[in-house]
Amino acid sequence: MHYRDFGKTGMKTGVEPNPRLSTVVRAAELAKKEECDVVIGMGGGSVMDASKVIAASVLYEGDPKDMLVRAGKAPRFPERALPIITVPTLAATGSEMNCGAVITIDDEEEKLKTFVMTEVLYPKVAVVDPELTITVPKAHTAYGVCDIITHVTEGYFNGIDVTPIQDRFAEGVILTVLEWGPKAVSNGSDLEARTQIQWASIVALNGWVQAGVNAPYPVHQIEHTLSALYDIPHGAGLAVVNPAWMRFAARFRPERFAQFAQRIFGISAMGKDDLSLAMEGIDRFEEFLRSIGCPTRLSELGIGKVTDEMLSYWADKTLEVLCDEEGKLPGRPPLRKEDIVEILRMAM
Ligand SMILES: NC(=O)c1ccc[n+]([C@@H]2O[C@H](COP(=O)([O-])OP(=O)(O)OC[C@H]3O[C@@H](n4cnc5c(N)ncnc54)[C@H](O)[C@@H]3O)[C@@H](O)[C@H]2O)c1
Repeated sequence: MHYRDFGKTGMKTGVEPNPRLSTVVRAAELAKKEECDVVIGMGGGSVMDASKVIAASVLYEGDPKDMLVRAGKAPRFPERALPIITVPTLAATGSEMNCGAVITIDDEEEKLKTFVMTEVLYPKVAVVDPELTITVPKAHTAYGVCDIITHVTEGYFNGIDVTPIQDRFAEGVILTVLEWGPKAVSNGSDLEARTQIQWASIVALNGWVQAGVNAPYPVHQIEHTLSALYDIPHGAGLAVVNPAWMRFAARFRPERFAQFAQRIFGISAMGKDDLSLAMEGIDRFEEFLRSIGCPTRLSELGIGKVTDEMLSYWADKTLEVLCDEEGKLPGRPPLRKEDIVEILRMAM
């Protein structure tokens, strides 16, 4: 068994948030040189995702960039990876128990935050101990809460029509996080609260809630552009994009959003049409995000004045990662460039 601590190599150490492909490639070269036979990702989603792609890159023939999804280029997913062990220290991504990894391409030609999702990236073992999350600062705890909720709202709103059991699983995750998330934010040492949101983060994205729902994740794709370009914490970006996307999408599927309003926030339907009920539910969701300290407007992300040119560029970058044959971002509804711009404008 070879063991190499990145910190003792004289190389720049660690995995940065919104992990870069260049970091992954450097680590994979080191792992090859040292003949490592297992990769342990101990940290937040950034570290775990990087570890998965390092484990795959070691055995990959060709440029690891080719395993990442980019519009118009069929990815060559890895078929092998070193065994991966995950040890999460932050409740958010569920990366510890799923086969996805989100990586930012940072070479001269491209700057894109994209992903790979394939079976060989499932960790062999996940060691989950909520005590490791006690030190997560308030803000990142809140961003994690938003990430967990968004993992299930994407499926809830973008999935196929009739999924009553999956709906209830998703609602169970959201209600649990609405109850325990604020406790973890207000008292980071509350181990019970840390435990509940840790488990919620795993259930939210280990494939269980998603089974059969067949949903794309448009809110994530739009947010990835923001975190790629401005290094924003992923959950903070989601808190800005998700309510805006919901307000846009509710017009196309109001009954679904009305169900969310009633079942999650207990809002009465008396005398209201589906769309006004839907909007009330989205307002309550946004209020919740604000109450735990998440930003909900682009102006709160520290990226300065947002111009029309920036909105247009962000929409283009989002579609560079993923689009269907009509050039739209998959989701319900599929989003044209103008729709993405409108959603981002609604988040201003
Ligand atoms: N693979 C997936 O399924 C999946 C799903 C959603 C998001 N993601 C990706 O994961 C990344 C975000 O991961 P994240 O939200 O877990 O945050 P993160 O890993 O980027 O960490 C955020 C910050 O918290 C710090 N941190 C982590 N654990 C800590 C602890 N115990 N105490 C104190 N500080 C701690 C980190 O050092 C970092 O500064 C993004 O790149 C996102 O796109 C992946």
